[in-house]
Amino acid sequence: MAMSYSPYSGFPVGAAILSENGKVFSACNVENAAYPEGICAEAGAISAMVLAGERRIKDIYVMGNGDALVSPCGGCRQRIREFADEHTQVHICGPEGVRRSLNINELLPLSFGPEHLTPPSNKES
Ligand SMILES: O=c1ccn([C@H]2C[C@H](O)[C@@H](CO)O2)c(=O)[nH]1
Ligand SMILES: [Zn+2]
Repeated sequence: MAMSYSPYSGFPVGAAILSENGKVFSACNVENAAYPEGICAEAGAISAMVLAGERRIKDIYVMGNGDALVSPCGGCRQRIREFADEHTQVHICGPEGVRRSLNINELLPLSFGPEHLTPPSNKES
């Protein structure tokens, strides 16, 4: 969160993933003068995880400032869903620590995921 580039919103966010293999991948939101091109902290952390060859999120921590819960946006809920399973926990944090923890069904009910696509699955590529 301290490294966030968020001059337009003034809303720094940090995300950290603990993968199934015990590695940590972190990222921050990176905004852009062309506003829609900004990327969320969660998206960056997922990209780093995939780049390292990991495919499963054990825990993801999302942190922002202020009193409101910094809950992942709709797009990031779907991105997290792709690499989540029934054990995945999504932790919504403030600077003081975890405020709320959710599983993927709470975060994104009735979701569409890789298993809905007909075989052969493309989830290995
Ligand atoms: O869970 C969230 C919510 C918001 N943002 C970013 C997007 C944008 O840069 C800023 C304000 O929406 O916060 C994230 O990175 N993750
Ligand atoms: Zn997002």
